[in-house]
Amino acid sequence: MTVENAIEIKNLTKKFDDKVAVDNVSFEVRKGEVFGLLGPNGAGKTTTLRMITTLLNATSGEVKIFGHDAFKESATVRSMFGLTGQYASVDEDISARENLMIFSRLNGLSRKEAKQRTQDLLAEFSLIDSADKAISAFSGGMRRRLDLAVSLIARPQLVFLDEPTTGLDPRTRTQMWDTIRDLVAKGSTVVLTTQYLEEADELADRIAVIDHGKLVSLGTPDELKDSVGGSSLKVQVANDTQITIAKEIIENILHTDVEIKAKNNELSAQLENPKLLTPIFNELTTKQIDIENISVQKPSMDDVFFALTVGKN
Ligand SMILES: Nc1ncnc2c1ncn2[C@@H]1O[C@H](COP(=O)(O)OP(=O)(O)OP(=O)(O)O)[C@@H](O)[C@H]1O
Repeated sequence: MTVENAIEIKNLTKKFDDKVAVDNVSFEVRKGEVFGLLGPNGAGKTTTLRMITTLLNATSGEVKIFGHDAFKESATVRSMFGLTGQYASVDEDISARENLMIFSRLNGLSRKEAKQRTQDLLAEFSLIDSADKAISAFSGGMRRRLDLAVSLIARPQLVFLDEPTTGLDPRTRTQMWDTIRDLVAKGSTVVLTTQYLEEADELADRIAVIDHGKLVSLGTPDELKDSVGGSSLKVQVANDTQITIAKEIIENILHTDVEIKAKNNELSAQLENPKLLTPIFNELTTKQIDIENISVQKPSMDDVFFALTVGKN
C-alpha cells in the first residue's frame, strides 16, 4: 500500500479542563506540499501542532504520520519529522558548528558522519562564515537558519515550522522563504504556522484556517480568496464633477451599488462577472469620462482572514 498523505488527522480534540482549545479538527497534508495553519492568536494552531508532533496528548481523535499512528507509535513517528523551535535552551556560548555536532551525535551519527553532516548543513544554510562564532553573536535570521539546519540533521521527509519568520526583517524573511521553497523542491513536506497572511499566501500550497479551535476553511490561497467573494472594481476619475455620472454608468451595467470614496475621487463596486469590465470601460469612454485609473482586484488574504475568523479569541 502506498501512502499518499504525509499526515492524516481525524476528529482531533484537545480540552484544557473546560476550555476546548482544539475542537474536532480533521484534515490531510499531502506529500510534498507546503501546508499552512493560519488563525488569530489563541485559535489553536500551536496546540494542534503540538499534538501532531507528539509533544502533547490529545483528548480524542487520531493522527497518522506517513500511515503510522502518532499516539500508539510515537517513537517511530518522531523519527520521521523535524521540528523547529525546540532548541532554545542550547548553550549560547557554543558555536553553530559545535551545536550541529552535538545534535548530530544525539541523532546517532558517528563522529565522522556528524562532522560531514555538520559541514554540509553549514554550507546549505549559508552559515560557513559564522560557523565558529558563539551563537550569542547570531542575528535572528542566523538563529532561525541554524534551528532549521538542526531539525534537518536526520534528513526528515516532513518538517514542522512553528512561526518560522516571526520577528525577522523583510529581507531575512524573504531569504527564509527561499530556504523553505528549496526544502520542498528537494521533496520535503512542510507544515508551517504563521501569523503573516502574506507568508501563507506566498508559501503555502494549501491553507487551513483555524478559529476558536475549529477548522473554518481549507483550500489553496486562490480558493480561499474566491470563497469570500468576487473581485472588486476600482475606478478613479480625474475630475470630481464627473463622479456622479461615472457612478450611474457603473451601477447601470453592474446592477449593484457603487461606493464613492471622497479621497482620490475613487468609485468601487463588487465585480462578480469580469466580462462586464469592457462595457463599463467603453461606456465611460463614450461619455468622455476622464479616467485616471481603473483596476480589478481579487480579494486579498487579509479579506479572507477577516471574513473567516471572528475577531479576538
Ligand atoms: N497548557 C494550557 N493550559 C490551558 N489552556 C491552554 C494551554 N495551552 C493553550 N491553551 C489555550 O488554548 C487556546 C489555543 O492556544 P494555542 O496556543 O494553540 O493558540 P495559537 O493559535 O497557537 O495562538 P498564537 O498565535 O497566539 O500562538 C488558547 O485559548 C490558549 O489560552
